[in-house]
Amino acid sequence: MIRFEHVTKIYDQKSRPALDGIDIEINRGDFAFLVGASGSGKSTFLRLVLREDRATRGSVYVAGQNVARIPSWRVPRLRRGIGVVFQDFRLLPNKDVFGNVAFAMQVIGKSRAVIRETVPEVLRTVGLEGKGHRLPGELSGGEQQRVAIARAIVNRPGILLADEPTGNLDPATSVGIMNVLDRINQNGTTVLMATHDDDIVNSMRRRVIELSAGKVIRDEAAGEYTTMIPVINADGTRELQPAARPAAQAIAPFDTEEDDL
Ligand SMILES: Nc1ncnc2c1ncn2[C@@H]1O[C@H](COP(=O)(O)OP(=O)(O)OP(=O)(O)O)[C@@H](O)[C@H]1O
Repeated sequence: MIRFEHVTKIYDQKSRPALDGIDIEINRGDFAFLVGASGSGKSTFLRLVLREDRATRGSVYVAGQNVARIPSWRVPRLRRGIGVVFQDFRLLPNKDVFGNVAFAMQVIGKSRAVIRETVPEVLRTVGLEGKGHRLPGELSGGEQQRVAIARAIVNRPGILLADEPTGNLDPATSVGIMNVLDRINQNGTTVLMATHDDDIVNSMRRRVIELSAGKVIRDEAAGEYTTMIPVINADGTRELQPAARPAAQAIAPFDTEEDDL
């Protein structure tokens, strides 16, 4: 579904490549986490999939197409097949929940009848049944992210990219969001989620692709992720150690839902 062949991305000749010789294949129906420290290249990876940027060397294939070869006028069609969710939700503040989701259908010319039928279905999928008339400002962060997910999947994309979707949410709310993403994946959508959240990754036990300084340093089928923090030793040397995790931050197992969906 997504294939990177020897992909290098250089923004600035004076700095190291943002991505450096990446070879990776994500199959249809996969659920994969893209992890790594800040600056390791996760957002760049997602931008190349969307063709918001082009690889300096190598090729990016999405659903079998080499994205560099897609003419500009066809890029919107590529993007229509890819739903995207961000950390900061990016909802239209003056439109209600229904309007935010409907908007994604209106811009591609769907009829009012189809919109009226589809939006409530998708709101049900993300656990927002009955909240269609609320404005984003009247929703919790977790609910706003559910609206953003509904908007991302309403046109039934084959791929869902999520860039730190739980970054602004507390652990319990994040579990609810992960349940929604998991369900979307079970319905056949390929999900690629960039995250720093080791609790989430370790609870899900899905594929983990770890980037470090633009290179893939790990690719495991049911992986874990341990974020490292710099520690200054008594002799002044600095080293990376796994972050200690206070018990209070542990999150509930995934079968306990934030609320009933
Ligand atoms: N538009 C740009 N111009 C120049 N350099 C950039 C640009 N975007 C990213 N970079 C550089 O590329 C490298 C990878 O950045 P990227 O944003 O992909 O990392 P990331 O893993 O998504 O980080 P974060 O977790 O902080 O979002 C970094 O060194 C960054 O400074």
